[in-house]
Amino acid sequence: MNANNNTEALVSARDFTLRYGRKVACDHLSFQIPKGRVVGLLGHNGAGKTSLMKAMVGLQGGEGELRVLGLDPRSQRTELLKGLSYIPDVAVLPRWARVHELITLMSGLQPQFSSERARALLKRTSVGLNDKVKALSKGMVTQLHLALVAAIDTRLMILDEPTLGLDVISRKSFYEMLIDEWCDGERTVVISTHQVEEIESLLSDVMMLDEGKLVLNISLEEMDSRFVALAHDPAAADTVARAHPLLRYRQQGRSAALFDGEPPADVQALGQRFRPSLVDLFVALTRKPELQPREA
Ligand SMILES: Nc1ncnc2c1ncn2[C@@H]1O[C@H](COP(=O)(O)OP(=O)(O)OP(=O)(O)O)[C@@H](O)[C@H]1O
Repeated sequence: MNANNNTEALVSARDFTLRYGRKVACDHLSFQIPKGRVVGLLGHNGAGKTSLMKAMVGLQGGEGELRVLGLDPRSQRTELLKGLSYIPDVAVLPRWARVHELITLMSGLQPQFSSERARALLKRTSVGLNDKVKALSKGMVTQLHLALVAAIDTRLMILDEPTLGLDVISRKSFYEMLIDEWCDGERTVVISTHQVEEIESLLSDVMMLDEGKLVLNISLEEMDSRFVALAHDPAAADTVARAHPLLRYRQQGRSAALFDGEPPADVQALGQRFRPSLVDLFVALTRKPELQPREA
């Protein structure tokens, strides 16, 4: 696979499995992530998100095929790290350092890093070049981290729960900076998060993991055309249930049901269609066990 070919997948996995002893963290995953996408990696605690991201950057091994930027992260990690940006869930910056010192440090470490770009990105934030990391709030540190990482000219960014612990305003400004300043239609970013509702409008694609298995890998456009939600009167509940919805729930005070595909016409006639949210779908596909998806 040629890493410079624009039509190639930036990440591709075939039958990729990652085990810690007997625990299977990534269970026979097969998928492709093309260029120019904003991919949300969703899953409950322990679903395997961090493990998959670590495998993508060569911090964990695994069996089966995994290629990132055309490279094998296990055996070509040094080369790979020149071409991707990664913020792990436990990312820390040295507390003693001043911001301008970090910029100098990054310039020395990363040939693709642009100091000018980092300074320009920081102008969007309230972080000053002379500030010490230890004097910054959690939200400011995260903005600084993103500015430093986004100043590296790569095609793939991997962010593991980047806004954990931030308030809603800080989360919003983090994602604004990411989308405005880094995503350009060519680059791809993969973001793991539990803030499903908040991130939905940013995403082009969603990958859902449940106990290590990929239960959904779909673009938001496909999601809209494939899944149908129906709001209905309580009296119609039994008829709706017989049509095997993925999930029955409440939506704005009304009974609702979520279907994979078009429900039968007689069921549709009992309610009003609406667009299911990503959260509804997430609950439907990952909750246990009484309302698991019906067999195909
Ligand atoms: N170093 C490790 N050794 C043993 N088991 C591990 C290790 N790291 C993760 N696991 C296990 O692998 C599974 C997947 O963990 P992982 O951290 O990838 O999930 P996650 O989706 O990122 O969870 P969270 O949302 O809580 O961060 C879990 O059952 C976890 O206990």
